Amino acid sequence: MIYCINIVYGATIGIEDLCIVIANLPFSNFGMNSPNRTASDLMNTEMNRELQYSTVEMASIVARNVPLMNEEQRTNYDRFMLAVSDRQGGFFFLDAPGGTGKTFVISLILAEIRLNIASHWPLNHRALQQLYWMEVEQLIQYLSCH
Ligand SMILES: Nc1ncnc2c1ncn2[C@@H]1O[C@H](COP(=O)(O)OP(=O)(O)OP(=O)(O)O)[C@@H](O)[C@H]1O
Repeated sequence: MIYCINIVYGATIGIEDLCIVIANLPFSNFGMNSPNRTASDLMNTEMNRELQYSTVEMASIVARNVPLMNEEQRTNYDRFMLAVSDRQGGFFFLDAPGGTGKTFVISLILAEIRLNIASHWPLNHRALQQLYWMEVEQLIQYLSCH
């Protein structure tokens, strides 16, 4: 019987993890009972999800594409990276005509930040916030362009 309960518990956690990946929210936000686990366990799931990228790939994206940036892209990229490295924070809105390289620059910034985070493992909370911040920025850009 204990064996069965463990299977159900494990399956529920697995399904809730999928739910978090898809909707970024636990079961409780959809009127279902969340499996009994602590907030820090949930946070670990989030962290693991954010770490599902290859640092080798990130390094090669940065090495290959940073030298390709034009002057304007480079200026914005440097300004953004300075705000991150100096921990100034702030809001950045990248607004330019279609096809001028907004996604190109944002993807590079994200790759660079992910690389920095990987080099500072174990992951600290601040680094994770920066990563979420980037995801929000990408979302804003996506919403403003589609
Ligand atoms: N400096 C660059 N060097 C080489 N390729 C670039 C550069 N900037 C942009 N590109 C390429 O130009 C194309 C268009 O760029 P991108 O998709 O980033 O533009 P965008 O502004 O996000 O476009 P949209 O607003 O339509 O989504 C992409 O193939 C991208 O890889």
